[in-house]
Amino acid sequence: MSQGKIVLMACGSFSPPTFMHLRMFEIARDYIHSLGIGTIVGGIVSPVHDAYGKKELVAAQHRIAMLKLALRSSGWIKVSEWETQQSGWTRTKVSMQYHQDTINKCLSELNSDAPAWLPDDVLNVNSIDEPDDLAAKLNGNVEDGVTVKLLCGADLLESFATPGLWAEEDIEAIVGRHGLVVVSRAGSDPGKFIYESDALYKHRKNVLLMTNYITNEVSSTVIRRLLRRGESAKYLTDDGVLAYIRQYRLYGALPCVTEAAARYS
Ligand SMILES: Nc1ncnc2c1ncn2[C@@H]1O[C@H](COP(=O)(O)OP(=O)(O)OP(=O)(O)O)[C@@H](O)[C@H]1O
Ligand SMILES: NC(=O)c1ccc[n+]([C@@H]2O[C@H](COP(=O)(O)O)[C@@H](O)[C@H]2O)c1
Ligand SMILES: [Zn+2]
Repeated sequence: MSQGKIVLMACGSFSPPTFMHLRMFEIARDYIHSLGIGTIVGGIVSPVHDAYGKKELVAAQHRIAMLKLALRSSGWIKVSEWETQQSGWTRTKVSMQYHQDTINKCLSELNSDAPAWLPDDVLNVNSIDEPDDLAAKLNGNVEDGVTVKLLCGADLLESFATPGLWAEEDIEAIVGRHGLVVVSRAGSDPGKFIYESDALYKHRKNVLLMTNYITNEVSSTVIRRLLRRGESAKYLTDDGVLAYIRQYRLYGALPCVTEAAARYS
């Protein structure tokens, strides 16, 4: 994996966000810094458009609001609303390229407006390079700018093999041009998966596999199930997210836990 300035981008439904979605970023940043193979200058969570149509995908406005609540305490991870603002679903490759191009444009044109999703430290990379020098280097050459890498769990990586889901050229661009940072997940064997895929094996230097030693199998599915049954989902996600879910009665949650529990008694 190349040295340089990296922004980690996680795509997905985040319906609702869990602590593990955010832990992925911390695990990846520590791992990359400890190996000395790059500098993480920011993280972006990019929730998918409503048109993705996955089961129990609540409206983007809610998923964005919940992500913002969950990320209140993060100094380096931001939510990008860009995908949700497009006219339909956006391929991940296109979204990664958009975010990378926008970041590098902001860096090379020092007066350009920074989008709200730009993590604060991204612009501080100028303190690493002389601004004029950086602007010259970035002129049409993203290699010298920030690289946006896809941060995902092993199940998302394994979805590359689902027939018709990902175009071959998209996998080639995501892995070849950007790079993947993959967090292990129970029931998956990402090393074997990479070995068995010609496209991934070819670019295996650009795929960083991380073992999550502090295993945490929380998922959005688990939280939705607990809420539907009127059980507690506390300590699996941010309290603000749970309060928001109850306020808007998302996922079949009722404002009060005991009221909802009566349904299953
Ligand atoms: N426990 C986990 N360990 C590792 N990666 C995870 C974990 N939970 C989610 N992810 C990763 O987070 C990203 C967003 O996934 P997604 O929105 O589907 O979350 P999810 O918790 O898997 O939700 P759902 O249960 O609805 O599928 C994906 O890259 C997924 O692999
Ligand atoms: N061809 C593609 O670019 C492609 C295909 C399938 C899923 N995805 C993305 O992967 C993510 C998957 O999210 P879920 O794991 O919640 O289904 C979404 O952000 C979606 O846009 C991209
Ligand atoms: Zn999932």
